[in-house]
Amino acid sequence: MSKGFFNIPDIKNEPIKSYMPGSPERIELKKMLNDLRSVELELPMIIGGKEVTTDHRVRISPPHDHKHTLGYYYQGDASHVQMAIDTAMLARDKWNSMSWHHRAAIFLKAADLFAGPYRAKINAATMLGQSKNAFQAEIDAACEMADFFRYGVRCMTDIYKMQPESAPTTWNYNEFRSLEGFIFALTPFNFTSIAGNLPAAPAMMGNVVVWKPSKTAVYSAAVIMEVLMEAGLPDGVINLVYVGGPTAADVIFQSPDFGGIHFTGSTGVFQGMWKTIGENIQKYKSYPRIVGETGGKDFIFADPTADPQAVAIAMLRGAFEYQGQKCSAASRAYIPRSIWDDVCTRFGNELATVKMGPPEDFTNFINAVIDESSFDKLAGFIEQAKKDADAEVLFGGKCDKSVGYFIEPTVILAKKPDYITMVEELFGPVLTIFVYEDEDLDLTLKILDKTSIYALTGAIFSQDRYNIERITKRLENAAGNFYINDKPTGATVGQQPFGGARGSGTNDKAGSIFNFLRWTSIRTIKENFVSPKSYTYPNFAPDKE
Ligand SMILES: NC(=O)c1ccc[n+]([C@@H]2O[C@H](COP(=O)([O-])OP(=O)(O)OC[C@H]3O[C@@H](n4cnc5c(N)ncnc54)[C@H](O)[C@@H]3O)[C@@H](O)[C@H]2O)c1
Ligand SMILES: N[C@@H](CCC=O)C(=O)O
Repeated sequence: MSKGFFNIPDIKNEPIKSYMPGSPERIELKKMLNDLRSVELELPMIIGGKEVTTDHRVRISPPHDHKHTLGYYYQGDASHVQMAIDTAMLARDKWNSMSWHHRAAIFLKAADLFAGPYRAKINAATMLGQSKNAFQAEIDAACEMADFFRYGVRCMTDIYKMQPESAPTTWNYNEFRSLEGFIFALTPFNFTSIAGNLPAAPAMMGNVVVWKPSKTAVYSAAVIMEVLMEAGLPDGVINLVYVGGPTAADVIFQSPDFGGIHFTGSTGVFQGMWKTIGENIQKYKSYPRIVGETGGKDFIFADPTADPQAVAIAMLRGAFEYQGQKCSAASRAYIPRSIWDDVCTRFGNELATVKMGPPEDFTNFINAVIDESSFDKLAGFIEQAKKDADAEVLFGGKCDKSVGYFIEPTVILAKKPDYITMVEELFGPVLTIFVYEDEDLDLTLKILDKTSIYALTGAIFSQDRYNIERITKRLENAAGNFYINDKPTGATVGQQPFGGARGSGTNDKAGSIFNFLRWTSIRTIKENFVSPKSYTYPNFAPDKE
């Protein structure tokens, strides 16, 4: 038990390293990339701190070089999911009873390992396994991961400080229990830090976890687990299984001990799971917590006063960093006719300088999309746009999967605002632009608000303060993360709590106290120091004659 009200260390965002030519971090990262490319790793599941292998090995290759083998992971089945649940439940009591500052110490140490000795390894694993360039890997796998863990500790302690008042002769307090069960962390491919945060946040609050990463991000998931174990995470607290999503869900949603799901991924998958949980609700000991951050159809809206260069750069970075595979990526833009030619010229000129290729070449801005099914889906939309009368492919449009899954940054001009690529989440380097007549600004805002089921991120560009105020109000429900004169990506832990509503999720704001509150079940305790000795009220005394 803690003996003292301990202060946590100062928490700050992890500084982003530059990886300039000749810098020590660049030399170390290049060496790590070479080292990892020259071996074939064997990646077992980790259940109860033990390595678990099976007869089914699955090959892992870089999306930008699919003939190369990075290694193999051992694919499990339903029995491994059950084993992970049983192991987690056995670990629960001891973990839940550990003093909070020892739990905090494990995650603070893990943050320092990611920011220090494991920085090159987690970045290189993300670059090779998920095809991210050095800058995108750095802001995600090293910096955002460390931020999630450090700010997580602050969220946990801020919650523990939330205590009620006490009337005379009594003492009331809130005890922040872990949930009575296990948490299912189901993680996406696109952010290594999200894959780390989804199991870590509930674990910090004293919960035990079954973690299933995306099959296309197993390579970096194994490094996350390695770091957590080196940081001293006890066996069984987080159990890492490599199984198909439906296989995991089938076992987990039948378990009476299922206590909650921490999900990030696509909207359809989330809605399907929510339905299953609802159908099974009577099986569970408690109402499961359902936290899910899902898809987006994120927008950029410019008014006639917008700075054309700022709009062009926001479209380029917002739509094409990490090949548009950020849930926050700009995928539709609304530009007024009066500035369109200027914006288009600047955008085209900038785009012409962008290089595409493998992330091992540090000069490449665009790398490959995650896998063949994503490539085929994106290529299909682009080919269709080339044929459709309602669309015109303005820039890019070439797709080539002979070496890796490369799709040129592609810009579609939509002739109507509900053209399919203005509506559906594509999750790739495709931006669709609709040019509106200046006098239709209000109508266009209405259309923007109603065009998609999502409300994740959005950015407006204007130099007119009245318009900024008016548009911000008009689009109040169109985005959970709203940007003024900035791109709609790159939310930073501790600065812009992240998440969206409508079809984009439960908006519990990853990395913030609002999210951490979902992983605790409060017991309020009242102690009376002077227990009443009689049941009577003072007003029972008779009136004086
Ligand atoms: N809102 C956010 O904060 C946020 C952040 C990152 C990604 N995303 C979203 O994630 C999506 C991209 O990631 P993805 O392709 O990994 O998502 P995905 O939904 O395909 O997969 C996410 C996880 O769910 C699992 N899964 C897939 N189908 C399943 C099923 N039927 N049952 C159970 N589990 C299943 C996957 O194996 C993976 O582990 C995009 O829609 C993107 O917008 C949202
Ligand atoms: N934090 C990231 C979102 C992650 C989603 O994929 C951003 O704001 O760009």
